[in-house]
Amino acid sequence: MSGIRVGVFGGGAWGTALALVAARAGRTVTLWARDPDVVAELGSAGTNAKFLPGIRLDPRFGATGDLAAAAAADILIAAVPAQATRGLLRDLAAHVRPGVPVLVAAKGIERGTDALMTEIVAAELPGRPAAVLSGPSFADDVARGLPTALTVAAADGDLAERLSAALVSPSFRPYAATDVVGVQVGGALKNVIAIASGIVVGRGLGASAQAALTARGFAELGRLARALGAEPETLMGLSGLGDLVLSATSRQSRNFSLGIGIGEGRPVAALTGTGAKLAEGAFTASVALDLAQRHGVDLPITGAVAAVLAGRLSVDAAVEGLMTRPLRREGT
Ligand SMILES: NC(=O)C1=CN([C@@H]2O[C@H](COP(=O)(O)OP(=O)(O)OC[C@H]3O[C@@H](n4cnc5c(N)ncnc54)[C@H](OP(=O)(O)O)[C@@H]3O)[C@@H](O)[C@H]2O)C=CC1
Ligand SMILES: O=C(CO)COP(=O)(O)O
Repeated sequence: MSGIRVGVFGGGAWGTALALVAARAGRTVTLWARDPDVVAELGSAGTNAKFLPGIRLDPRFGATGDLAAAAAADILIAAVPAQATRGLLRDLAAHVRPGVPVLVAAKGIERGTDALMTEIVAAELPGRPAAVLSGPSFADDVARGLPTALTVAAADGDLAERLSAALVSPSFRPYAATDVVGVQVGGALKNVIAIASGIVVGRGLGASAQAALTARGFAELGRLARALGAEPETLMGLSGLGDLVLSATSRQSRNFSLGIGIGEGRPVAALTGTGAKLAEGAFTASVALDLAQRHGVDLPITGAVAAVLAGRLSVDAAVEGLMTRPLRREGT
């Protein structure tokens, strides 16, 4: 397996960390980044100061701005934001050989189409099998070689196992799965609930409220996933509960941090505008609501987050709205 070539696309925190993962697993790795400064720094200093400050990328791997060069590989990993994934895959289409698997590492749902990342692979790269990587894992922790366990899901279970075997190392433990819908909905929705949890913390509403919000958010995530055909057990795993626990409690999470800023009363536009850190939940909230409405699913927390982000609702009104909803039985 040592001859396996891996092309990683995305010069941000996650793309860089995943290139390191594949290199640690013994693969021959080329990372593509669109920013020539990132390519140059990776090649010369072996660092990515903008996205992984203070981390030396050891073992080293190749870096390029040439899409075709990175696409000449046996496994491709797409690690750009969810809303940029279709554009990347479209650009890659001319360069990817038939049958080469594409592992998408973004956590989100596409705006305008409500498409999951695997659906985008199928549309833009027909004949190349799609897989997704998700689960509790901060790029910084992964790059530092701290222990992490994630889910690799593909409709073809053998492919999920082959990809897991290609990436495993003593600090990176992938679990194979076939429920691509459940893994993707969990990974996308946990970001929205992390924003909500951050708002609770930033507003000073207390640890009890944060725990209640997280549990009800988890119920919400499960409702949407099941409506889309996911298996309930998937939500209990790394890509559902595991990632929700991480992202809804840790200030390392950009989504949780965005929520804290909103809860503290800082303007949403300043927290999400140009130069702000990526928080995928800010894109996912409204898409998830759209999907939920189409499938007859109620997502009150996601609805509140979407309304607060859009400036249609104040934090206090959102909290009051959630606390005064009609009483219902738990578990529904
Ligand atoms: N960071 C983490 O801990 C984890 C992140 N993820 C997921 O990975 C995805 C990427 O996140 P992350 O790497 O952290 O984000 P970053 O903000 O760290 O980096 C984003 C990268 O994507 C590049 N990019 C943005 N738009 C495009 C485009 N249209 N074409 C090509 N490249 C583009 C950026 O390039 P430029 O600098 O030129 O703008 C940058 O290199 C997200 O979906 C996130 O949820 C998943 C697990 C962990
Ligand atoms: O997905 C992640 C951890 O699993 C990263 O979370 P943030 O994007 O909120 O930083």
